[in-house]
Amino acid sequence: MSPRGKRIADTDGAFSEIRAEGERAVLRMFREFGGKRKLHFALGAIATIFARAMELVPAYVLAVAIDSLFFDEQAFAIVGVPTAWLPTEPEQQLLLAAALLAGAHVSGALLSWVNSWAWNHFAQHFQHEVRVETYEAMQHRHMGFFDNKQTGEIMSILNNDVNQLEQFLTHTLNRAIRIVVRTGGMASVMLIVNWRLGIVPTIVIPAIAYASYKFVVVIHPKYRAVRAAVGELNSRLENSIGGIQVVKSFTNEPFEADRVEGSSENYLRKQWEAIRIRIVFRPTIKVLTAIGYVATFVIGGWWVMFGSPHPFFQGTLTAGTLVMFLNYSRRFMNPLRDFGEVLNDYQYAEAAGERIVGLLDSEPAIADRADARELEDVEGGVEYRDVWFGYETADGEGETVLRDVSFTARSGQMIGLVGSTGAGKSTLVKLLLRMYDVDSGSVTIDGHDVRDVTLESLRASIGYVSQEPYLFHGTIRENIAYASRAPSDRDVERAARTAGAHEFIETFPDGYETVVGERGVKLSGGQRQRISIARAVLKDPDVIVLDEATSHVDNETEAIIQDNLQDLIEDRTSFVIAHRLSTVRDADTILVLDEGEVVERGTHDELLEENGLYATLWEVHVGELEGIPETFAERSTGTQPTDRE
Ligand SMILES: Nc1ncnc2c1ncn2[C@@H]1O[C@H](COP(=O)(O)OP(=O)(O)OP(=O)(O)O)[C@@H](O)[C@H]1O
Repeated sequence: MSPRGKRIADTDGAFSEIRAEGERAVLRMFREFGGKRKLHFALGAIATIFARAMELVPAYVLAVAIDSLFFDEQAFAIVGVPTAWLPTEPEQQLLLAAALLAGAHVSGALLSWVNSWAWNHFAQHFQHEVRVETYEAMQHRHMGFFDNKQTGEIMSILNNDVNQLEQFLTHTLNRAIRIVVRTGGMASVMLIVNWRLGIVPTIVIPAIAYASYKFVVVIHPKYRAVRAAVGELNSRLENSIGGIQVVKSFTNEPFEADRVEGSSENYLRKQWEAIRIRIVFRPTIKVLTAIGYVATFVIGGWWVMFGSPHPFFQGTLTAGTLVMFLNYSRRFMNPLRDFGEVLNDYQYAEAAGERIVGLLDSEPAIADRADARELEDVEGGVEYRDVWFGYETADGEGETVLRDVSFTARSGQMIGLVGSTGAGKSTLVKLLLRMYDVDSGSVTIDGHDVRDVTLESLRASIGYVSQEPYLFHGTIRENIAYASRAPSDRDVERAARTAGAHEFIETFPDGYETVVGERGVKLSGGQRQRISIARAVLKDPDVIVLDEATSHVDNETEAIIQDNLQDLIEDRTSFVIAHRLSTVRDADTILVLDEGEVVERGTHDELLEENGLYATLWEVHVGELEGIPETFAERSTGTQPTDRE
């Protein structure tokens, strides 16, 4: 339950931690993003008020025409217009009535156009600005936020929530004004003209409003279930289509089809439950409307034909007035029917606004300190001192991944990081880039704690080739050039040569203009890696981090890349993570990690002499050992040793 009391709309828990509370979110966003275009908004509001008011005119003119022109029961009179101004000839009176009818319809249409133009202009620009700013705020959040969210969830803020606000501004506000002006206007005219008869149709207004509100309360959980079912169905489809290669290789098409059918069936069931309620609502409102309408017809009809049906109904009632009442009482129910929807949409917009405001307001956990300084003239000396770290998890129960890690990399040195899978090698280098902050201890670069320098200058000085190279949809050239603002073709080619990529790029018919496909799917793993290395080379960083950067290329290509990279690595500090130990053989220091701890350190020769874990891994690597001994296997997998030869 919301702290603001009863909430009938979205209470999606996925982003509860960033939900802003306190001030009304929609109002706040309206002020922040709508301020610039408040004139458009005001114009739209005024236009819609007058457009709705124009809808009251035709029934009134019809009543006047019936009573004064067609049946001559009353003198020709129009509310608010002095009699002296009105024509006396019946033909002219008829023409005036026709002109009023035409005027009301034409000006109503014109005002509707002004309203749509002004509000759509307002809402579209509003949503554009909200989306762009929210995206900005989103991408500055720390990695832990992205680790604990699915891409779809994050996208839902940028798409669904922003659209929800736009919908609210264009449609819901219009509807709200329509309810107030049309229903209120019609009820007021009826009560002013003949309040005794006016009571008859208006008495059902509270009943309709209540039924409409009740409907929303009941349907809301059903719609929520539908949304959850849609989400599940989408995830299922996304997984099945995304993993189509695995599906095919395991000939699991029938299994996947069954799973999709299951999800689709669940969606159908949830949708049907909502439909069953929805299709009862409209007839209920129609019956309530009909009660008011028929009662007005019976009482008013009797009154016109035989005089007052009851002492309460005093005076006379003309046929024209009755026609106007019947016309109004039938039509003022439609906007009322929307009453519950308006409440519902408002609640949705509030929930969406709270998430957006929460994102815009929250300070990213990893951000520049107020007194952060630029990292300049980087020499590349790196020191980890007593570093402890564990990932933050969604439930806050993070396990320690790095334990008391200390080492120094002098400027220009190459540090090799080896160890079993999951030992914490990638995590260790991510702390240097400040993708995450240490729990305790410190990471310094040229003696400056990474938390004391600006993120931009820190990351600008480090070239990072991650374990899973990510290529953007676009050409090879665009992907390499991503490292730099506007590199020349020669620079791009030089970087590609250093990374051992130029040769294979040249074999493609489109060369550097080859489109790599989504995430680079049209390239092999090794080709993707080389483009990603070229990207880092082009950046010309002070410190370079290669996380399994050549794991997908063959030995020969790796040797060529290493040879090429020699120049790059020679005079800058580098961190090289590798399972293939020959990659780090020449490192100045090799750190052997095991379960987050540095268990051995030294040069290749020193470590061989030590005859510990590294020496064993090396023997396996060069083929002198067929398998890793039980003691090490047990340590690196966390399982009981099995019988081995
Ligand atoms: N984003 C994350 N959130 C939570 N836990 C993580 C995250 N990334 C890694 N881990 C966990 O941290 C531990 C260390 O992972 P890390 O990727 O640093 O290992 P690694 O030594 O680089 O392994 P590999 O050689 O397989 O790449 C693992 O237990 C892993 O499950």
